[in-house]
Amino acid sequence: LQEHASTAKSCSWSPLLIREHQLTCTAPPLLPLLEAKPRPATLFNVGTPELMKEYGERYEPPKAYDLPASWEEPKQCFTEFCLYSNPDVDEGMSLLTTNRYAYLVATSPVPKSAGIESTAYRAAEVPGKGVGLIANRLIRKGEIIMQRPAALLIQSTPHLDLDPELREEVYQSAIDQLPAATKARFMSQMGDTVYDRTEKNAFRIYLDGDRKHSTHLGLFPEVSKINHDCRPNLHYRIANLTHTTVAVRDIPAGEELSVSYIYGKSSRSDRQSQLHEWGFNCTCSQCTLPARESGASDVRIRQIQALEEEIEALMSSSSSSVDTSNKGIRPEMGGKLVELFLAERLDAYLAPSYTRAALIYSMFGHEARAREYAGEAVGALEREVGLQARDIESMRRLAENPKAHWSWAVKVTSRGPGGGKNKTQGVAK
Ligand SMILES: C[S@@+](CC[C@H](N)C(=O)[O-])C[C@H]1O[C@@H](n2cnc3c(N)ncnc32)[C@H](O)[C@@H]1O
Repeated sequence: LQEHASTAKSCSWSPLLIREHQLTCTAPPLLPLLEAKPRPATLFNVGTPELMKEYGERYEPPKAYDLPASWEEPKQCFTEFCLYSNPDVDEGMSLLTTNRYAYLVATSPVPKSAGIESTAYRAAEVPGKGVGLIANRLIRKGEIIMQRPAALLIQSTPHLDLDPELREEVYQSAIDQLPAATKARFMSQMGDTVYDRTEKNAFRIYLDGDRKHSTHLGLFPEVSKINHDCRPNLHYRIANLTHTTVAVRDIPAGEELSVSYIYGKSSRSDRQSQLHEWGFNCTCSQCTLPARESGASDVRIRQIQALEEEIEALMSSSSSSVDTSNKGIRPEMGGKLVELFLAERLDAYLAPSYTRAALIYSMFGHEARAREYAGEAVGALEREVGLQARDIESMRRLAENPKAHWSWAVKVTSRGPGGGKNKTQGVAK
């Protein structure tokens, strides 16, 4: 169970919870629409054998999991959902979920709040966006702005199904269990009611792999002050029920901190229509570009998409066997991809491009470029995935000694930069 929690997937802000099929985010493949199948009108009956069968999920009869003693006994229950709370988990945590998921959360390691000093940024009104966070000092690329555990987790079924009046009451009880300062932060989020605040500010989290029933809304009230920009200066990730924001470029004092609520690698009209789902017209730096620049940006986005597809197709068609021909991959493809990402200011999503570029240059025996891009890949992976990123070690080794890396010169031919070495080395696994 703990493993599931630590690998829990996450998506962007929650309003799209009910429209999952339209979501594009940095998380792995999306689930089909939660509401695609008709639901009985009765509340709180998800979890019955019949409904789980309809969802194609295994029914597990309710089981009593004893939560650690630090967790208070559930205050209110509605069929299988109860309100659990623990004021001592970091700055307090409340859950509206099943006994099983409450146990999963209560027994998972949750990192403590961390990040740069809170005086490094301030909350202020930003024209057209409500409140936002503004840098008070130069924030360096790679600095962790905030690492915050969830203050509130709500299983998606009661969120979607509960009668509005009862739901407001239940949510109010959930935040009443939180310490006063955390409750005040929750209430300072954008929204008119407690439900509305949840709807406008939550992140979607899967506590148990891709199981639909495991979808929860995670509330991180401090993080919720960060507005959206299609070309954000922060990257965010959620792991171990904790939200982490990292600077992806140097941010001068006075600049607004931003994350992207969507995956920004799409055309302006696509981005705008995705953001309409959140109920606002995006007024970010990229969406307000003059038509000419915006058109040029859309062209670059199409070039990126085409190049990524081409590289992917060529790599997968030639990676399975010993390959001494170029099969269409050209060394400059990797560099071009990175160049386009940088021109588009997509600094929050550089890791895959740097990694691809480093590998391609290494495959063609370009030592200096392989080192350079692998070094950049290490930094980008740390920022975007964290120190536990799977590819970091491989990129580190490539940056240190390309010639000892499995990818080295596997594509050098008699005509290639190996100068007639006619390399026939295979791809080591
Ligand atoms: C998670 S909240 C961000 C903090 C919010 N501005 C506040 O005052 O608490 C998301 C809301 O902020 C506003 N917002 C965020 N980014 C925006 C943008 N790029 N353009 C316009 N409005 C934005 C929208 O109203 C959106 O629903």
